[in-house]
Amino acid sequence: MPPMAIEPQRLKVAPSLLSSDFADLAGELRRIEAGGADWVHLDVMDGHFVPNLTFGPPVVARIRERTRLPLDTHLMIENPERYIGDFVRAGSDLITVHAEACVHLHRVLTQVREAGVRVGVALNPHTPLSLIEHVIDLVDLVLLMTVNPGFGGQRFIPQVLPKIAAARRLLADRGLAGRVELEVDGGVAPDTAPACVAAGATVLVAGSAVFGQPDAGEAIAALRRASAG
Ligand SMILES: O=C(CO)[C@H](O)[C@H](O)COP(=O)(O)O
Ligand SMILES: [Fe+2]
Repeated sequence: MPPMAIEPQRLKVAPSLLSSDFADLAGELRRIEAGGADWVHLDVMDGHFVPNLTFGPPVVARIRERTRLPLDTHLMIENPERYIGDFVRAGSDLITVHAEACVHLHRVLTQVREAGVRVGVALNPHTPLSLIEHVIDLVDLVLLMTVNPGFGGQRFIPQVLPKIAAARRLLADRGLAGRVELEVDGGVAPDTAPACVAAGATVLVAGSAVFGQPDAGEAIAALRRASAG
């Protein structure tokens, strides 16, 4: 498979499988693929970094067999360096680690890149952007959480909007705007997406706003329509 394209000029929608029917992942993947999803967002939780458990590399490997969409893997786990190789072998195209979960963040980001996949860094809603100021040139994607991570279907936290705008300015100041995606994750729906995009987001993760709707294609289109205005 060719390396995942990073195109911050084009708005992308990444449905999160967290809100899908886990007993019918193949069907859910067909639903979002036919519906025009750009990436598939995979939420990996360990019950330590976040108070919930989801799935690991064996499930990612089965998902890889069922879709050609890029796999955007969001690791909400402590000590992610232990599992990078497993997620790369499972077929992840992009691996995002939380800055809060890495004592040696520079080392982990470098490890992901050297493993041959795209690399992202995530921040919880309260974490200042300054935490990643000195590593931002190492990444392909910055993920700003717009809910406290751990669960789907939570309410969007609007206090993150100025941080999205600040991240956009930081990327521009560093000359990175053309090659680093700015992803928002949590509570993203047609009523909240426009403010995220206006602030500078280029990737919208949406779980319940896509899988909670009968027509996933229409739900994805609604996110794009709302954000285009
Ligand atoms: O990382 C996540 C939670 O920790 C999920 O990606 C996110 O919550 C998506 O679900 P929803 O769109 O329903 O909020
Ligand atoms: Fe996520």
